Amino acid sequence: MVLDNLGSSLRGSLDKLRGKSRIDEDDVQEIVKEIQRSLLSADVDVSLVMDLSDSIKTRALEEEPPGGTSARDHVLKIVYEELVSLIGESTEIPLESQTIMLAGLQGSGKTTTSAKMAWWFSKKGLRPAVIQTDTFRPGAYDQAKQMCERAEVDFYGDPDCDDPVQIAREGLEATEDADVHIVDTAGRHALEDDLIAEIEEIEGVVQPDLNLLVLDAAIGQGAKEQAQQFDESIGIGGVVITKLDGTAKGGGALTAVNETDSSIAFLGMGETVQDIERFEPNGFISRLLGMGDLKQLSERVERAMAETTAEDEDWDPEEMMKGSFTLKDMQKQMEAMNKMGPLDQVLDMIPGLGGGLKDQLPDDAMDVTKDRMRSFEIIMDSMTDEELENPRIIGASRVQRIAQGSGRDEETIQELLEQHRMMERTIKQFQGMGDGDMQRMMKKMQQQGGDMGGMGGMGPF
Ligand SMILES: Nc1nc2c(ncn2[C@@H]2O[C@H](COP(=O)(O)OP(=O)(O)OP(=O)(O)O)[C@@H](O)[C@H]2O)c(=O)[nH]1
Repeated sequence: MVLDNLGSSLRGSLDKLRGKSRIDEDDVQEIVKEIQRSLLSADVDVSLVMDLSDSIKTRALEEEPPGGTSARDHVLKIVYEELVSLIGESTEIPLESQTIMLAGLQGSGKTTTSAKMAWWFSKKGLRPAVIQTDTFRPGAYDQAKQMCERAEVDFYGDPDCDDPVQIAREGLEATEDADVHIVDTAGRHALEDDLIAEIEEIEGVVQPDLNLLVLDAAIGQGAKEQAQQFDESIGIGGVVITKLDGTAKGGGALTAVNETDSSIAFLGMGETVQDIERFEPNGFISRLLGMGDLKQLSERVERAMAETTAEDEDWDPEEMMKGSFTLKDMQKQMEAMNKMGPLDQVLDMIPGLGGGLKDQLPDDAMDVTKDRMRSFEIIMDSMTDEELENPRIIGASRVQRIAQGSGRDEETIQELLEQHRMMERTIKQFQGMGDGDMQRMMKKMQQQGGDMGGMGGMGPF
């Protein structure tokens, strides 16, 4: 991901400032060099990098650290603020009726993004519809239709029509009950005149409130020209960066934002409809710097819990905090965890883990954890309701039966029961906690935030 190495390389330079009350020019020079190296290797435009490093240099040398702030925290705060201002505010997406058109080159992720955005709007309580006008790529219609079915949102397309303008017109009529119309357009290998002419014609019919340029995070400096041309023809109001779950650097997308004088609206983090995040500059930079993103994390937890409780009306997480913690509760918690998305993405959001501790985990740690969770799920599926509600009754003969039913060895079943007992003890401790204890615990978590020091005056950090 863009700036991916920035957190760890910066930490090294910042650690040298430990114990210092003043920062000299050499210190600042070293930090700025690290930032330049990271940004340039992430394909961020050179002039942008220079502007950013100049501001950091000037501010770090001229601004006095507020009382009680160490030199290290002061510089970190400046770096954080300047990065946030480079990336800019998130594109405004009002939660009301509107029409959004997606543009971009072939394979950038437009079709996927249209279904993901529709899913996102539906979770906000609106009724979205996707209109698929891509008549160029043969598979686009089926792909969009399937994804929209999965997202449970309205869809319009016409595989027998080869006129995108007609599809757009008919699509708007056919989906007039929807609040939000998301119009997907065709892509080409490169920006050709016929693509520009086509998209301008569709735009004339659709008259979108917002045009979003969809960019693959892997795009490098090519983003600049593309962004300019789309901006000149239809006007770009925001950018969606896709495939940020891969190894791509994404720096080109920052260049595009700067070039079109627009901002980032959404991030694509995977291939399924739920792998979309609204862009939040503060959280994004915090995560990149290894400071975690508590806001995104709590949103995901809330959503996953809400979905899990909606699926099983008999299960109430509130009860779990008040009464006994059963295996059924543990099973539901694991289901909710799975809904939060890939484990490594979730870990990135936890202060103290992203970029810091997580890097020190063995490479296979994540796979081992995933396999173990999967095994536990299979074992719990082989248990009776009575056993799930009252694990105490699981003796040797039941363990043997469950092992046979799940195809797992008895040792793994014992491990699961031990894990459950540990969680039960922890929950018991929570139950005795007052608000004050909770706040102390949160504070402790924040102090551990990414080994980045006290982070005084930086919002949640
Ligand atoms: N890993 C990952 N893959 C993605 C993401 N977004 C899209 N993809 C994949 O990228 C490929 C291209 O995505 P599409 O949505 O078909 O791209 P498009 O821009 O509509 O392509 P055209 O219709 O040919 O212009 C597909 O295989 C998607 O599954 C993402 O955020 N992460």
